[in-house]
Amino acid sequence: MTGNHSNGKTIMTLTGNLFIAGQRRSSDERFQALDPSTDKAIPEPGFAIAEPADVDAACEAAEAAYAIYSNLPLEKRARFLEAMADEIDSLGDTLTERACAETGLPEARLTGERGRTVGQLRLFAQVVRDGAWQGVRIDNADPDRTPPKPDLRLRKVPLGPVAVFGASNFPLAFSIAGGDTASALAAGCPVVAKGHPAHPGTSELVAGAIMRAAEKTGVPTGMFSLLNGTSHELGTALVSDPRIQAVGFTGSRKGGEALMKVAAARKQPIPVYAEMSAINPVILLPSALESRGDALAQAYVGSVTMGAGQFCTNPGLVLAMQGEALENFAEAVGDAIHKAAPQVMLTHGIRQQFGAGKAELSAETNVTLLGEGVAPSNECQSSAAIFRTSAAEFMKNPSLGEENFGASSIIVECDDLDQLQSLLAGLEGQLTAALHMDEADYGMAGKLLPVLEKKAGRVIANGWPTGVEVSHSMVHGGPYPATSDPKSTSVGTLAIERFLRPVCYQDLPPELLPACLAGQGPDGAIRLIDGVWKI
Ligand SMILES: NC(=O)C1=CN([C@@H]2O[C@H](COP(=O)(O)OP(=O)(O)OC[C@H]3O[C@@H](n4cnc5c(N)ncnc54)[C@H](O)[C@@H]3O)[C@@H](O)[C@H]2O)C=CC1
Ligand SMILES: O=C(O)CCC(=O)C(=O)O
Repeated sequence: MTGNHSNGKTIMTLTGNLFIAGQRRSSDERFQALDPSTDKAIPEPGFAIAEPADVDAACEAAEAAYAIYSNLPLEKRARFLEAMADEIDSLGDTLTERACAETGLPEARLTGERGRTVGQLRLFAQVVRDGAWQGVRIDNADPDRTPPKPDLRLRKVPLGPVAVFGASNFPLAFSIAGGDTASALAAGCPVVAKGHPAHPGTSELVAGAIMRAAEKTGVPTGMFSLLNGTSHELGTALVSDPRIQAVGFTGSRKGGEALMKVAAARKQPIPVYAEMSAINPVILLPSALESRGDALAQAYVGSVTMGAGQFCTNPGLVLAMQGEALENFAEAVGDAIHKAAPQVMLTHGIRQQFGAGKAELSAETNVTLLGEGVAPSNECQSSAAIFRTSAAEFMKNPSLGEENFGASSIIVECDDLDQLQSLLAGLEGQLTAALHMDEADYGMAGKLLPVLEKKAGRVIANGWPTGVEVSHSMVHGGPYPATSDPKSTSVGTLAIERFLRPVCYQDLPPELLPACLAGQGPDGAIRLIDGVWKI
């Protein structure tokens, strides 16, 4: 990729090359980016396919950079993250236009996603500066105690190089400079990114922005590499490399599980933070359903069809008690879904899988198709579908609880609260669970909360799961198979914890202690001294 500047914007020409520690690397074998709205190749360039030697070179550079990058002054690390944000902003329309062409997502969505991506990087810069992430704890020595108590000091250190898999459905916010990369770099870990083959040009533009930020802020270039390719062997080789110490992934359950197996089979197993599949139950409690069923129906269809339903937070399951209010709601949903425009999906494969999922649901006995969106005008589009069944059927047939990635959802009618509770208790782990309720529903909601918090990483009141806020208290995680690790989040500042581990220093002379542990810990950052939190 080459670049120059005009009116403060960076103009980029794609080369299709890999980025290994600041060097562009070509290859004889190349693949083309595809436009999902036509299934045709986007004209030149072809994109280089990483070979085993490239994986080796990227991991070697990451390991070498780790020693330097992890020990940089926090201010320098924070400035690097901010420079990344500035460079991505300065790509302007070049970035969003390329992402539109490669994903079929609308421009407004990608402009918003770019804002979310740079906002996320700037938020992590603040987190780095603040220093509380180091988790400093100091237990002062007590030589007079029997037995004598040693001086113990704890801080968290970065794990080492992290492999990040870019997600197809968020080409910016969950891809090359997305939440996994931002939190790993904030923690002090170099990143070797595996670009998603569905948006290689977008990945190259973002990787170029990261490289320019590194050059401007003087961080070692080995702390970031971008590998591209179309085979699973590339991802397997990356996760198998002994220098990689953790993995960040957003994608299919099948892909996430495959990488978990690779990581577990290594001589040194490593953590995999995979965000995989969820159907995100939404419960419509009786008073809310009665008082505002029509508005709920419109909002539900809006959430299901947003971005062609290609969100892991898509509301794939709606639960309500039988009765007239549910019938009215179902009718309004049927009306609204019939008007939903067909949409281009991210890839040919995702479109086919979605179509097959809809066909399977349609073929189920005791499941009815409540309504479908406007028929596609060409074979590259898909239409939304909403199904309906009973709680008894849903509980009998586990395939109804599986994610069908795309604008598809099922409404399930429950006989009573007991049946609703049993159904929820049988669900797999979820990213979210939502309750729509009026004050009159609070009693019932209170009874459901224990099962919801057991199943999901985020419990929502009177809202829809799509659209995750990037903030300090966000949890975008949940029990398996929503993610591979229920103790973590892939969005929000707590995501940094995934790439840190605690080290305790016992009786080390002050001259040898890391700066944040010398004296009584860093000023300004919260720390635990002899059991008391101090700032
Ligand atoms: N729940 C969610 O958030 C998402 C779910 N999906 C699901 O995944 C399906 C395919 O979409 P993709 O985005 O391509 O996801 P994917 O899981 O197939 O691929 C994601 C990344 O992992 C790599 N990968 C996949 N399987 C692998 C394996 N066995 N070994 C090594 N590397 C592997 C791919 O090359 C790619 O870089 C969709 O149809 C949908 O069902 C996709 C995106 C998000
Ligand atoms: O709904 C969102 O904003 C995030 C969704 C997400 O994480 C995903 O689809 O992978």
